[in-house]
Amino acid sequence: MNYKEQYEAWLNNEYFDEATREELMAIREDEEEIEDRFYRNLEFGTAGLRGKVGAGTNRMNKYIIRQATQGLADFIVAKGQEYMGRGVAIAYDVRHFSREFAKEAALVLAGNGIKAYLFEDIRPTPELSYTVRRLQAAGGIVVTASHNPREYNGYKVYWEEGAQILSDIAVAVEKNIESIKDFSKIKMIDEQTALKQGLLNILGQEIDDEYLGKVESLALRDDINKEIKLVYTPLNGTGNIPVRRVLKERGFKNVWVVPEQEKPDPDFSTVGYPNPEDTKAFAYAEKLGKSMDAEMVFATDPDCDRVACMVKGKNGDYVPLNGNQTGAILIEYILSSLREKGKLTGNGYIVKSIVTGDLGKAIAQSYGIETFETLTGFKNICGKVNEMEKKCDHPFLFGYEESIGYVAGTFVRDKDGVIASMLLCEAAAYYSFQGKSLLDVLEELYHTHGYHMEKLISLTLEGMEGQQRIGRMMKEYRKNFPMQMGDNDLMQYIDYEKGIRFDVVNQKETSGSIPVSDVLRYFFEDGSWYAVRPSGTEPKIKIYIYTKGRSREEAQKKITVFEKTIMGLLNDVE
Ligand SMILES: O=P(O)(O)OC[C@H]1O[C@H](O)[C@H](O)[C@@H](O)[C@@H]1O
Repeated sequence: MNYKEQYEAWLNNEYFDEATREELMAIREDEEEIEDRFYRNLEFGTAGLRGKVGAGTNRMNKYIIRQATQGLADFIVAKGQEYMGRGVAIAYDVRHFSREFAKEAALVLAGNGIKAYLFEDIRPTPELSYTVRRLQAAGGIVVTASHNPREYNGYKVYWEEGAQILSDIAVAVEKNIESIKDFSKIKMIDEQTALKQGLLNILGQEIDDEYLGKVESLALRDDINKEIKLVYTPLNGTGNIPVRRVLKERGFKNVWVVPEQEKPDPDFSTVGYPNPEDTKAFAYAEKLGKSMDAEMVFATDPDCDRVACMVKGKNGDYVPLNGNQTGAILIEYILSSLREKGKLTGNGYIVKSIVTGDLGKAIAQSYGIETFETLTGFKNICGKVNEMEKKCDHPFLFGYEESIGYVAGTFVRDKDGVIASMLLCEAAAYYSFQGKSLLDVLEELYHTHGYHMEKLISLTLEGMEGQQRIGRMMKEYRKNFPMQMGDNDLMQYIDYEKGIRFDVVNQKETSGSIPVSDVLRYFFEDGSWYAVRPSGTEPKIKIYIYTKGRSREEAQKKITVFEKTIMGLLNDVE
C-alpha cells in the first residue's frame, strides 16, 4: 500500500477511536502531512522505535504500541511457556502518553498470556535494565523518546540479559509486526482481568532500593571532598529522585537541584530540547551554579540514561565537557582508583563505539587495558559485554559513547545516568580533594596522551524529503571523498555498509569482521579521522571529526580544515 492508501485504510478502520479518525480527517487536504505520517512504518533504529506522537504508521500512538507489542509477544510465545512465564518488565518516562502507552503494552502482553511487570510510576531507563536481570524476565520495554524534543515518544525493547535487542531479535520482531495487518487481531485484555489472572504485576520501591544499593556499591573511594558544591538538573525527567538519593546516601553535602526542572514536565517548558549534549539545556543550571559558586553543574536526560556536565573554569564561567572528554576523565578516575587499591587486573576491558574518540582508549592502554569497539548504540556496547561474559571471565570496567552514555558494573546492561552521575560527582570530589578541577585533570590527560580535539556536526533534515537527501549525501560521499585534509594524507577508509576496508597507500581492499551499518570512516596520516553516518534516532546526518595535535591550537586548526572540506562536499549534494 502506498501512503495514500494507508491513510484511507486508517481513516476508514472502525478499530481506531474517534479521536484518531478525527485527527486524520483534519489533515485531509494536507498532502504533505499525510505523506509524512504514512510513507513508512516506524522501524527499530539505534534505540528502538521513535517518532512524533500522532495518528499514522510513521507516528507513535497506542495502535503502533499495540502492534509492536503483539510482534514482541509473538516472538516470546514462539519461545514457549518458560519465556511467557518469565514475563516482560515495563518502565516509562515523563513524556506525554508514556504511562498510557506502557499500560497498553502490558495489557497486550497479558492478552497473550505473558506476565507483565509494570512500574507504578516513572523510572530511569537503566533501572528497567536492572529489573529485567533481577526478575530473570524474558525481556523488557521502556516507553521513552530519551532526549528527543517533546513531540516525540519511543519504545525500547530489551532481552533477557537486560540489554536492548540487537538486530537478530529486532529483525524477527519487526517481521512479526509487519505481518499484523488487522489491528483487531491484536490480543489484549482489560486491566482488572490481567490483575486477577496474575498477568499484570506492579513494581515499586523494592526494586528502587535494590537498584540504588547496587549503584552505590560501585563507589570507588571515600577520600573525596564531600563538601564540593554541585548543581544538578534532571531536566524535568526521571533522574530527580534516584540521582539525588544516591548522592545523599554517598554523603554529598552541597547538591542543589534546579527548582524549575525538578518535577516531571512532559513539555520540558524551561528547556526546549531536553538533550544535555546541547549546552543550551544548561541555561538554568548555569545560573544556579553561578549563584551558588558550584564547582560543577550536571544534567541527566529525561529517561536518565545519559549525563553531561559543565565545570567551573578559571574565570568563573562554566566550560562544557563533551562525551569523549567526560569518558576519558572517568576512565582515568576508575582505572587509577582500581590500580591504587590493587584491584586492576590486566585482563579487564573497556568498550566504546566506532564514532567515539581515542583519548579514552589511549588512557586505558597506558594502564594495560584493552578497548573494544562496536557500532553506535549502547545495545552494541552491552552486547559485547554479554558476549565476553559467555566467553571468559575478564572483568568489564567501563562502557561509553561520545553521545554522553556511560556504564560501569554488570548489573545494568544499558547506559546509566544514575551510575554515571555518581561516578562523575565522585571523580570531581576526589580531584577537588587534590586541589584540581576536572578541567585540570583533562589538561593533564591531553599533556600525557596528546591533544585530542573533536567536533560533532549534525545536520537536521526532516521528513521524507530530508531522509532522501541524507540517503543521497551518503551515496555521493561514498563515491567522492577527499584524499587529503590540508597536507594530511588519507591512509585508510572503512565503508561499513559495503563491509570493506581500503588501504589507500597500498591500494589494497580487505573485508571481514566489519559489522554492517551505514557508516563511513576515514583515517589520516597523523592519527586524525572522521566518520559520516545517518542518525538512527533523529532525522539527522552526523559528522564526527577527531584530530590529534601537539597542542590544542594545532588540533583545533585541523578541525577547521576537516569541517570546511567535508561540509563543502556534503552541502553540494542537492
Ligand atoms: O546517533 P544516533 O543513531 O542518533 O544515536 C545517538 C544515541 O542514541 C541513543 O541514546 C543510543 O542508545 C545511543 O547508543 C546512541 O549513541
